[in-house]
Amino acid sequence: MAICTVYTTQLNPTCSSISTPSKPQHLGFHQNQVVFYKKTSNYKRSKSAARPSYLITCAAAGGDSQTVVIGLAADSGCGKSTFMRRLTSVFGGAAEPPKGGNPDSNTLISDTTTVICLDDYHSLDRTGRKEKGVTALDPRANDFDLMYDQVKALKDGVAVDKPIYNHVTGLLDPPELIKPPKILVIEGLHPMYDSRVRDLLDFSIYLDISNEVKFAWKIQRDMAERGHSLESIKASIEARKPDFDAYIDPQKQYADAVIEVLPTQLIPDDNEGKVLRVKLIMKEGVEFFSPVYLFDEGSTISWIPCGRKLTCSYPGIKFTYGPDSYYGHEVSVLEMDGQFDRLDELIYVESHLSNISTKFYGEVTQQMLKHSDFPGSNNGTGLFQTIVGLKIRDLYEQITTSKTQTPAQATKA
Ligand SMILES: Nc1ncnc2c1ncn2[C@@H]1O[C@H](COP(=O)(O)OP(=O)(O)OP(=O)(O)O)[C@@H](O)[C@H]1O
Ligand SMILES: O=C(CO)[C@H](O)[C@H](O)COP(=O)(O)O
Repeated sequence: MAICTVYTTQLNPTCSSISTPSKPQHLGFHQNQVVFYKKTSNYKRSKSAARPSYLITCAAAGGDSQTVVIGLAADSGCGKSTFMRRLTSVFGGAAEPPKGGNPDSNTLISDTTTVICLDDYHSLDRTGRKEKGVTALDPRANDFDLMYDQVKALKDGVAVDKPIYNHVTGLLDPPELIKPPKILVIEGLHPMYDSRVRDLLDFSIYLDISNEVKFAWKIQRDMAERGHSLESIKASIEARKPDFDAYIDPQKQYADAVIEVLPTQLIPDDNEGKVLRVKLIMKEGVEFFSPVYLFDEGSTISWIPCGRKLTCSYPGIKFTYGPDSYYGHEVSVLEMDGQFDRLDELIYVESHLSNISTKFYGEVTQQMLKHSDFPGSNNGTGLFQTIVGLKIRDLYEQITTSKTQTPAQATKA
């Protein structure tokens, strides 16, 4: 059980650090937490103060520590599931749907992470959307009050009964119990749309897939794997576009990291969409997150790694790195255009990247080799998703360490 201690002059605490309670003098409840109040020695020394200080110890009703919340936004079919598989792999252990639950659950649980899909907060089912003439991307088809309440509760260590949107039937199924995990990932169309939900995020990512590439991926999946016709895929993309532009795309301005996927510039007038130019746009000044850099932090670099140490067939590989501005924010941008021929040689590229938050030399390469069958493993999508996964692990470790420190230790750090 998590024991948090705060020093405050008000009986309205927010837990901030961890310690063991001793002889609590009052006991109460606050925001679903058991709360122990104990007057501090500070109180004894300053009896004359208008308001006494309290040492307040809160035992979270749910998990062992406060949940770190990550938001992942993207349109449907833009690689969220693939990214989630890479992320959960970084923490080890397989991610599976809740045991014994609804077989159509959208949730994935591993030892460290719980990934919930925000489609579960659709307030209108498929028929309801059709009747009202709204798409699932329209905020009117989603319950942001419930989304906020439940993400907040989980962040505070309290389990929730989350609804399930059933993609097979298009109906809203009975809810499933979600317990507070160490890391909660909320993935879907709108993790950064509602400012209340946005404020709960410890880190946010937006997968920005250009229209050309999105189209190529949709064709690949929906035609090859789901038997849809080319016309129906085009029609579905067109029908979603106005709401995508209005409600989904603007969220990228709030993201701490954006993975932008564009057609290559290495092949003039390429229209095959197989070779990709991928940018990792990283906001500066985000707490517990230091952007990755190539060779020299803050410089502008262009690097063609092909040669003796990296095998490249046509059209080759080009990296660029440098500072930029994105929606008025200072950012660092790392870009990779082209694709790898041999993943085992990726170590050469990895050894020239800094701040990648690996725990040992070659960890990025190891992760990429482990999942070489995932889409995007031979290009910047897989590379940057893997690196962002490692950065999230690092962020999580920093947040939990900072919470276990006393206020004095935290100030020193
Ligand atoms: N990096 C990539 N490179 C090439 N193709 C990709 C990549 N990522 C995803 N795809 C293609 O897009 C499809 C959808 O990927 P994924 O299931 O990860 O997306 P999603 O956002 O979770 O989709 P949905 O929300 O519809 O379930 C994959 O089957 C694959 O065809
Ligand atoms: O944009 C989407 C997010 O995945 C889906 O289209 C939305 O959730 C509706 O699902 P379905 O098409 O299964 O009714």
